[in-house]
Amino acid sequence: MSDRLVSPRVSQEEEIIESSLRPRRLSEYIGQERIKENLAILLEAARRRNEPVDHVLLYGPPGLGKTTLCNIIAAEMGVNLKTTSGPAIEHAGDLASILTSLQEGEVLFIDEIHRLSRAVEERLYSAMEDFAIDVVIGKGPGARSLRISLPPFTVVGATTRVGALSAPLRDRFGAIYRLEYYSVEALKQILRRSARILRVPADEDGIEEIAARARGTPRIVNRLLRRVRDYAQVKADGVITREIARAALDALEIDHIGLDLTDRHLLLTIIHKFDGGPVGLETLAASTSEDPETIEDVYEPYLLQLGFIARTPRGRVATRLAYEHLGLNPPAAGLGGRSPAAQGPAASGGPELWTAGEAHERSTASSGSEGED
Ligand SMILES: Nc1ncnc2c1ncn2[C@@H]1O[C@H](COP(=O)(O)OP(=O)(O)OP(=O)(O)O)[C@@H](O)[C@H]1O
Repeated sequence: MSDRLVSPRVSQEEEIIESSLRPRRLSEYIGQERIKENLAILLEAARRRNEPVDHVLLYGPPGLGKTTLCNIIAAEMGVNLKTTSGPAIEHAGDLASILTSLQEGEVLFIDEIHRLSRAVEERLYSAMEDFAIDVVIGKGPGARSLRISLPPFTVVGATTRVGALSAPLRDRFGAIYRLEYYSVEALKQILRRSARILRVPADEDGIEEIAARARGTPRIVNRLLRRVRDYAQVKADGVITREIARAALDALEIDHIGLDLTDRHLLLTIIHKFDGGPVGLETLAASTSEDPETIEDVYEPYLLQLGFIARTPRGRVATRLAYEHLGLNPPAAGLGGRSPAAQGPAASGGPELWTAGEAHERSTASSGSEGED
């Protein structure tokens, strides 16, 4: 059950709720201050030049607001938005039909842009650069290529894995923004707004309790709000207080910093089965019956952010903070020679260690295959 709270999958029903909670304008978008500042300038400059906005790439873990920002870009420019995704554009022909249907200035949102095939990717970046696309007409020896000009448009790409994009595609984006996890304060603001829209009575302490356990993610904060609302309605008078929020989230086995059963299972597996690590992604996935992509895209970024795991060339290691959070004793210095907690980054002979920030950079800058496993 708690899996679903963290899951990047969004059901149709949830999509409807999400869309009712989506801020429509930049001024309503909470948090991500640096992106908002830069984006406001980008939009204003395009408006003054009377041109479409430059292509924008948004990257970061799921649920942080990439789709929302893309909607805002189109709304602020007063243009239509067309939405597609990497896996949906199978052939170059699919891309050609999407691009030739765009009107001047329109925004094309490509979610999971890292999942485009190479052939489609190549067509896309030349279209982004030249606003033209070559289509092949006919087959066999009689086939000929025809260049079709396109009206200027804007591509907004979203990805959880910026490192999986080819350099030429990445280079076609004039603006590249990395979305960060939200602070508890920002999540509280999002919660107040969502509670108001959904007409859920909640006091400040209740809001704070939920925000603290939402792993820095607006999608999760909104999911928790709905689960806690159910609990408050069934077990109490419907009002979300700290006590109710605590009881509801404890029942969902989400701890006070937002870790769920899967996070704890991953950490305990590294610690108990692999002596604290390093352990490769594939091995960890097999040992926990999780999908490697889910570990890498959904669970790991937050654990890295907390500094509970580190990525090394030889795999993932659990840090002292992880042991402490789980109420375990970190191994004594030198013991086993594997725990970063025991050794620290400067220790000789142990795995090369990166700070959580560096590890995150590397995780986002790599395609995910580090030669482990
Ligand atoms: N800055 C924000 N302020 C208020 N609500 C937000 C903000 N960012 C996201 N949300 C809410 O969180 C939910 C998820 O956001 P969104 O769909 O934009 O995430 P995403 O990054 O595109 O996720 P994914 O990549 O998994 O599709 C939306 O319902 C939206 O209402």
